[in-house]
Amino acid sequence: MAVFTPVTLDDISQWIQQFPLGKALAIKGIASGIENSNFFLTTERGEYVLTIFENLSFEQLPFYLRLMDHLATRGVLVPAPVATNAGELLAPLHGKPAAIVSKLEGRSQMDPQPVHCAAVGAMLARMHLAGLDYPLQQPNLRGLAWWNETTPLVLPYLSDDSAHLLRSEMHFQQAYAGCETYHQLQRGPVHADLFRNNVMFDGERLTGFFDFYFAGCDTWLFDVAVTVNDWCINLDTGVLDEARVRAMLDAYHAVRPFTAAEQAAWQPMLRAAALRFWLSRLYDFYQPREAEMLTPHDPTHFERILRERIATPAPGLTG
Ligand SMILES: Nc1ncnc2c1ncn2[C@@H]1O[C@H](COP(=O)(O)OP(=O)(O)OP(=O)(O)O)[C@@H](O)[C@H]1O
Ligand SMILES: N[C@@H](CCO)C(=O)O
Repeated sequence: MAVFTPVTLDDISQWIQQFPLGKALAIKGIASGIENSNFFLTTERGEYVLTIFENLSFEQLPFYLRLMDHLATRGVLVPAPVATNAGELLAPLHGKPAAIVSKLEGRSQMDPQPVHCAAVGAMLARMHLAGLDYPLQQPNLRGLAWWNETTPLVLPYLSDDSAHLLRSEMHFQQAYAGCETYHQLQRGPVHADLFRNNVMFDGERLTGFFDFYFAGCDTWLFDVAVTVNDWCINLDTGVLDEARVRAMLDAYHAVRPFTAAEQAAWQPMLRAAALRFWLSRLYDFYQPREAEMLTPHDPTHFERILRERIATPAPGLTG
């Protein structure tokens, strides 16, 4: 059960009138989300997704929704939020913030081939460029400051070996974040969670990125590293698949060439991206929050990836 706030057609027959979408004809809960209540919504104007935000507030949400709107307007394939007749991207429903966005066609590609990785790399670069003039600022809320807060909360649960790895990687990343190369990296709004389950494909055609609710301002290279660490690996071992890595990075580079600083920072950034998800998965595993995490993801997956990135240099950003 992943619809936390149930909604019926009756509930929204009045509510929908504030959107230029005609009458609501059908609504169906989506089972797979774990953060929010999501519904497929059919109206007289077409197919949409209605999201009721269970944790994010009216103050936090404009950054994400206006970013999606900004990107969609510039031709990046992301769900376009539908504004109310008063121009608002959010409207309260059952006392919680809610939004309607366009429905992407297709489905997630959970067994990606180089052709899919190339499509993701090219769209990611387009997204980064399109975000350059996005006016709102919000830090990546799962960045270094959050890692610093979270590390002491999870350390007591770890074996000596894992605790040693976590401590030493935190030292390494804290030092890296202070170095000259790091400060030369290009920055802007990033998705920060562009895993296989957050992209839609129709066959080999990418139809959109979605689930922007971990987005924030951070280095573009961090976004690339998060994406490579999920799309271009053998899921059992965490080992990078050279053909998929090359396809993704070459396609990205063709749209937005990597800089010298980014090339220098690539190996540490892959480690940072692994550390970020190791920490969040440890946190969700050992400090479960009510109803939010139904089945916590396996933290050891990202511990394995981190060890692998430390042990084996990844293919370079440019081939
Ligand atoms: N704009 C969209 N177009 C088509 N399908 C969508 C769209 N948004 C969400 N979905 C569908 O709803 C499901 C859940 O959405 P989403 O992943 O954003 O939920 P969530 O609650 O944020 O969960 P999680 O954090 O687990 O990803 C997706 O797997 C996808 O099938
Ligand atoms: N992509 C995250 C879940 C949060 O969306 C993970 O796999 O840990």
